[in-house]
Amino acid sequence: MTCSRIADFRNLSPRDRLQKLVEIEALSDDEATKLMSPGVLGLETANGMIENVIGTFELPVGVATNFIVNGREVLIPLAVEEPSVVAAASYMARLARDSGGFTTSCSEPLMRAQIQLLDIPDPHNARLSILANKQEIIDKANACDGLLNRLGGGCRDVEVHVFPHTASGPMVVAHLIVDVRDAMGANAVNTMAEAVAPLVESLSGGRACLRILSNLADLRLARAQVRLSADQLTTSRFDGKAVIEGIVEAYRLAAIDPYRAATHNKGIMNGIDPLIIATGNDWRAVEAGAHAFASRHGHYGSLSTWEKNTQGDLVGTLEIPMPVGLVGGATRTHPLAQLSLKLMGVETASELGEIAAAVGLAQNLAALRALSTEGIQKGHMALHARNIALTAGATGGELDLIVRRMVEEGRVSADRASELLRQQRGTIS
Ligand SMILES: CC(C)(COP(=O)([O-])OP(=O)([O-])OC[C@H]1O[C@@H](n2cnc3c(N)ncnc32)[C@H](O)[C@@H]1OP(=O)([O-])[O-])[C@@H](O)C(=O)NCCC(=O)NCCSC(=O)C[C@@](C)(O)CC(=O)[O-]
Ligand SMILES: NC(=O)C1=CN([C@@H]2O[C@H](COP(=O)(O)OP(=O)(O)OC[C@H]3O[C@@H](n4cnc5c(N)ncnc54)[C@H](OP(=O)(O)O)[C@@H]3O)[C@@H](O)[C@H]2O)C=CC1
Repeated sequence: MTCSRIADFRNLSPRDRLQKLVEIEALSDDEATKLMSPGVLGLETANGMIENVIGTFELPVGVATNFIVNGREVLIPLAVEEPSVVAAASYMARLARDSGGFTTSCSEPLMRAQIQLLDIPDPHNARLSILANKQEIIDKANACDGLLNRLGGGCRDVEVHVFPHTASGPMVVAHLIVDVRDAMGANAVNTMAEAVAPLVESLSGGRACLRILSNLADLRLARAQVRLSADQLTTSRFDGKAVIEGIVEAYRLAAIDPYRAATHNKGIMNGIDPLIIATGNDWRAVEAGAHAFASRHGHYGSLSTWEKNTQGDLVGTLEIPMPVGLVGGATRTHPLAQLSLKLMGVETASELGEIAAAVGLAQNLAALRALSTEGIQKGHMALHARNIALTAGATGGELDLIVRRMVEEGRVSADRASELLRQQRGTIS
């Protein structure tokens, strides 16, 4: 098992980092070469993926180190434009190692498809007529996708939701509950919904309109837990017990205030989206599901929880819809997507979803720790300074110099970077 704690990884050049990954057998030589090549997606593949292609758009891929998930060492590829995300996840994973890392689990990979039915004067009666014929609907849905059935998936159940009073009259919405195995499943369930709609329509006595999956994937949940003692959170500047209090207080605001919850959950998605992107998955679907799930109690709240247990340790949990796949969509077309899976040693979509939940929880912890102690700007802006110096036009040795000066002065801004660059180039005294 490759150890995810790699000494001095942060200080290596990108090439040397790849070399290190080859040395520890996390990647092969060929895979490292592929990662190093710009434009690896290629225009021809890109042109097959979407419409009216004129180019490709690259993002940096970093590796979050130090993760242990369910006792397994994992290196996590993150494709993201925002500085400090990879560092923050790696930092919290490093702290969590001493208490065993992250524990994860998940529900079955069940997705929902909805069939909207209108023009029904007796919606409650229609509901029972649909439910009475559940098996016929399930059989018809399963006739659509033989492969999914052979893989152990397929339509499992039918639910019917009634909205007696809408501006368009009573509405009945039939849900197909489908086990999509290792696919994200949107196309698979949409095909089923369209196939069974005429049957459901006739059973209800109404008219079918929409036939589409729901992105509120509340039956397909990934879960992560972590526990850290006060000692693990103690630094030369901060007492761990106070850090725990601060993190719990910060969480409590996110639990009750949607203005804070939106930012708190954005911090969670800072970890999750980059992994979703690095594996070629549909990040809009994951985002939509996450935020809808955060509103399930009638108000928008925190996706995670942070509590203190009887030993005084900090315990964090995250439960989040995770509609991700290893097949379908771009997961097999993008050459780097398969590489990401290889790096993590992931073999099922559920495993990928669980790792995503662990990174989301780590990222959330990093932000709450920073916010409730020194503030976010110190760590984040120190790393963002590089971006700012690049934008100002610094290159080569200028870059390190200007970053160092801005961080030392505590003045990280575009103006200051330009001023330092002019000074450096001798264009002002
Ligand atoms: C940024 C740190 C980690 C610095 O924190 P630090 O204390 O200066 O770090 P350190 O130099 O002591 O290093 C500690 C560990 O962090 C990692 N690390 C540290 N630096 C690097 C680096 N350059 N490259 C790679 N890894 C790095 C690395 O694992 C390292 O251990 P080591 O391996 O060296 O033994 C810390 O301040 C932090 O976690 N801050 C939070 C950053 C954050 O949350 N960023 C997200 C963007 S802000 C946002 O969008 C969300 C937000 C905040 O609004 C959400 C919310 O409000 O809830
Ligand atoms: N609202 C949304 O979120 C929407 C999203 N989408 C898009 O849909 C795409 C994902 O749909 P998805 O259905 O996953 O993609 P695909 O239809 O491409 O892949 C799923 C199919 O792959 C086959 N398959 C092969 N191996 C497996 C396996 N191990 N587990 C499960 N299925 C397997 C199955 O059968 P078979 O080969 O017989 O098909 C299955 O139906 C994404 O690109 C997403 O962006 C589309 C519409 C709406």
